[in-house]
Amino acid sequence: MAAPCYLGWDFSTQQLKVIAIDEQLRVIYEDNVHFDKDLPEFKTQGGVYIHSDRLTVTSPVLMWVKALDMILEKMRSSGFNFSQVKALSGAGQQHGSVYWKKGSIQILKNASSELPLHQSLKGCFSVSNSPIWMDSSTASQCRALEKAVGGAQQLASVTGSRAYERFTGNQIAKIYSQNPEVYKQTELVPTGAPQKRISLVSSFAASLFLGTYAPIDYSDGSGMNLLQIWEKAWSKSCLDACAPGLEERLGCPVPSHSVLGPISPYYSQRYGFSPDCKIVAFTGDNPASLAGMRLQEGDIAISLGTSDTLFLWIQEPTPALEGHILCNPVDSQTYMALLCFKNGSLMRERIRDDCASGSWDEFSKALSSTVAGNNGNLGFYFDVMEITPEAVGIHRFNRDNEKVSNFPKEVEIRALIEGQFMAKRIHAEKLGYKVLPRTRILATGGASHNKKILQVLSDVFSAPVFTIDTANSACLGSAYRAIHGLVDERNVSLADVVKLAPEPRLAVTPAPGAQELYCPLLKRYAELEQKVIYNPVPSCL
Ligand SMILES: O=C(CO)[C@@H](O)[C@H](O)CF
Repeated sequence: MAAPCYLGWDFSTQQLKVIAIDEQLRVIYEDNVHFDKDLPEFKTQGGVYIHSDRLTVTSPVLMWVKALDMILEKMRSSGFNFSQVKALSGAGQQHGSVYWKKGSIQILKNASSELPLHQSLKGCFSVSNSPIWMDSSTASQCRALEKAVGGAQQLASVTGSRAYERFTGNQIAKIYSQNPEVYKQTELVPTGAPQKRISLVSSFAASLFLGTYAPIDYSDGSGMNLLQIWEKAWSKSCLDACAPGLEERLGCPVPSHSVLGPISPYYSQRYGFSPDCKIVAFTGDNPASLAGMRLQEGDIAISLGTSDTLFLWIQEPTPALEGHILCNPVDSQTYMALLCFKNGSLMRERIRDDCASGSWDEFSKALSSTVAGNNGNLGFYFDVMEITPEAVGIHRFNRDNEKVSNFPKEVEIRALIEGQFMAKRIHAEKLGYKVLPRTRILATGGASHNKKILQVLSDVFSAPVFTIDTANSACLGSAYRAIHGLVDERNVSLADVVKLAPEPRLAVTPAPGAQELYCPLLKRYAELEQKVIYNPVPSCL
């Protein structure tokens, strides 16, 4: 009898990842499909299409479906025994939205196990290129939403965030205003169950496994500017401000640990999954990472991925005009605070290519060859419109705060990394977070494998940095949540579920004198940031 196991999925920006863990929480399988490399027919860059306006950013939804077909085939060819999977859950990049066309629910339910899923679903999406979190094209919808509900702070107080361009409500409002016929392709069938559904990437992915529309969970739903995070119900005023008939298209939100039902027969017939395999609600990648990193009160988690995100577990949040408060995915009585920095790994890769001949070893050598503090040189690196703060472009300043047009290559590399981490500390402290003597920084994501980068992180925060075994914390957290979903009805907390999991490992500690060195630099960085913030000249001038 094969030992039971649990799967965790992550439908992220650049790739689809999967992890399998056994009952002792040991990782027994990991795999991924990289969109650009493994699905070149979609011609994405970094998994996305950046449109000519430099603000609109989308991803082809069928690429995500085909990636699932591909990874399941890879698992099957490697001899993975699907019948041992007791439950699965997953994560998706936050804020992205998927628009199911009228009649899709039947096609999803009755997909033939003789065909890969992407062939059956190819006509199911009324929007073939889904808007995703990197999009910044909905500024007018954001202003309209804030106006409709009483202002930015009021919206933040209700939904956890002021209006953000990438947030799903504003994206839906844009589709409704620009393509009303696409939006209105819904008609209520006599049963009242709407034919059309708008999913998040997370609930879309859950739907693929469930064989019917999966609900949005409270935690990822907190990233839409539509959910009342205190009552955990849609805000009628927000829904109405975005598009008509939105509530029946979204369905009812559910607690993140909900067991949604058994896996669709498609997977039992095609891959040999047990018909008893349970699907636990999917959530956003960052909430799933919080679960995967087993965050505790007082820790700061930093996910160094396509976007860099900083998040922490918080009991009594105070939503503000910066950052986000989300329902906590592992404890629906508490919350998580999140700061997103859009210019993350793609920015680091671009500087690596320009200044280190595309080599991480050369990049790391440059960090080692330059002094902490970079002799007072500071940089702001935003190839795409940044979220935190709202700024774009590359801005370099020398020790006398004079703008300079370039740095030597190794100085550029250090200025990038120090700048990225100083921004994180400054904005975390603005959210009210205090770096205390017991503060632990838990790092995950691709760059968390690079100790030279982690050393800068530790020095800037003047705190020890820990890492977990795998950089795929969203996958791992999803596998943990699959177990949690099964035992939750017995009131077992996630902490109890994962107590066997390997503890985060100490990776680096701050260099002596780091606090004294970076305090004045952090002050300068905050002041210079005010100079680079995006102040569009009013078009009337
Ligand atoms: O927008 C973000 C969080 O608000 C990003 O971290 C996405 O979740 C990355 F997929």
